[in-house]
Amino acid sequence: MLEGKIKEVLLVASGDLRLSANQDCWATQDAMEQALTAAIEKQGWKVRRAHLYDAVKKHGFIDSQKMGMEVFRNVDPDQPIIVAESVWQYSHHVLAGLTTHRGPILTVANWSGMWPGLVGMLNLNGSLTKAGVVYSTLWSRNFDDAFFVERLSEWLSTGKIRHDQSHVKDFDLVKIPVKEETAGREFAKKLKAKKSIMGVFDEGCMGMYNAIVPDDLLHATGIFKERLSQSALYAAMLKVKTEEAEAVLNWMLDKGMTFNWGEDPKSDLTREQTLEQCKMYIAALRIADNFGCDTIGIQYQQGLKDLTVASDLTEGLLNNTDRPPVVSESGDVLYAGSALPHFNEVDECAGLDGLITYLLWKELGMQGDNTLHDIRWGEHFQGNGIDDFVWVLLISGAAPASHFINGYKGAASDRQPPMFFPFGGGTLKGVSKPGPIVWSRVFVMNNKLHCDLGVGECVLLPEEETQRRWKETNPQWPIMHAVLDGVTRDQMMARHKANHIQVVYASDKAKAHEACRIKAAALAELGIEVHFCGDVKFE
Ligand SMILES: C[C@H](O)[C@@H](O)[C@@H](O)C(=O)CO
Repeated sequence: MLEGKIKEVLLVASGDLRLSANQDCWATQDAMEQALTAAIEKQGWKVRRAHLYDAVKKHGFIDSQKMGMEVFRNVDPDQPIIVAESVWQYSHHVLAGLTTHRGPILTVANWSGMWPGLVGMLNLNGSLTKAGVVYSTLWSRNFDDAFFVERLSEWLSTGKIRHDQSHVKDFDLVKIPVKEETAGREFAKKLKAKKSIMGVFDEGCMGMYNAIVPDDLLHATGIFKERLSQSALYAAMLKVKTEEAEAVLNWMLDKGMTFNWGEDPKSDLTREQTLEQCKMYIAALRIADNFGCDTIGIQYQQGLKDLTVASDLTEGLLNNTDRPPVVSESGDVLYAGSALPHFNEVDECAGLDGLITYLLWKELGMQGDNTLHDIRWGEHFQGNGIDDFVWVLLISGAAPASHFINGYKGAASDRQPPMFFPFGGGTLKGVSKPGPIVWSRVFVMNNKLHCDLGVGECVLLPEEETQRRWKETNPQWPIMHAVLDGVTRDQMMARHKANHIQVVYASDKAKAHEACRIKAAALAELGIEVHFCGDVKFE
């Protein structure tokens, strides 16, 4: 691709904003970069890091937007560049530089569950897609497999990589039963006419540019943002009485949920931290009710993590139809008999999807408790009647207890890792129950809303395999063992435009296909460009 120029690729690594996370994850990143560099050198190219290891900070990541801009000011904008990721990273650290980079861009992640590097790369891919930046993407376990080596060579010689995307079919080109199309469109027309409010507690989490839906695109779906503040949430928590928090905690204990409490608040979850989370749950519902919100999202990290406990327990409870009752200051039960769909990490694409899914499932006679997960990692699994690629869908704190084997009885709250959350707070974790699912992802591309939709199966893995997968990732976080029907690992990685994926259960497989088709029609009616992915039956 660079006839007549030196065969040299620049390498940058975007990191977290949190020093503790960057330091803890540096060794893995360093090892990944060495393996990647060896693979590139084998093809006759040199690799040069565009920024160096910082001996004072003890890591070699770009750890702010400011630093990212400085790094990009000093690179040749026409040189090929690789963003190498093996950790969770903040996309805005490198987004500015990449938007004006003219040379070929390649994002690469290591196929490992250890740190959320694949998640970080998928977030960057979604952000670049939304920003209209052309890029290619690749992943590998050891950077020596044929899939990786061939595509790396394609990128080095042509500046792009073409992946197999034959699993994607546009909804516009497909015919579904008229009755279902009408059902979906009628549901959407009613929703759009009624209008809904999306409460956003501090927009934009951890540089996730892809997760912010431009207001005009959202308005076209009938949903309008109410911009709220995490400071107001904290202030409202201070007004909640301890007896009220105790009642929420006792409700969970009566349901049989486990709290893994310890003594040292620096490293253990304590009862006090859980009570603070219960106060946050009550405060969130009260604020949502005051503003008439139909769904809310708490940013949950920057700002909040420096002040109080993590919001995970709150989030998981909100997403569950069966949850502890909360009354307003005047004594009315809030959102009685219903979840208040919550979008983790204020991912507004997930918020839009989560609200529509919850309401549509209700209309279809199914329970619509849903959540996003990170696409964290995965491996082929053989045994227990399974011979498939099984994804590790894992989110950094909470999923609704109705998703877990044994519901609240199967749910536990573990302390969030101190490197991410210094003030602690517990998660709401469990192993998702086996059953048919519908998965989806709303994303922004070419300044339009799009949605990928598919069906799949949450499978039951042997206990030791679940434990192994948890050990390889984050055992504190809720896990779903998912098979995505008709979508290979590599098709998914090449296509998916976000770190998150939305999942909801269906009562049986036929109903999953039907609901997926109806949801597609509903989204299309809202002006969203829908794409079926994998084996979705059209009738
Ligand atoms: C705690 C971590 O920073 C997580 O927030 C991160 O891994 C994600 O879940 C990103 O979606």
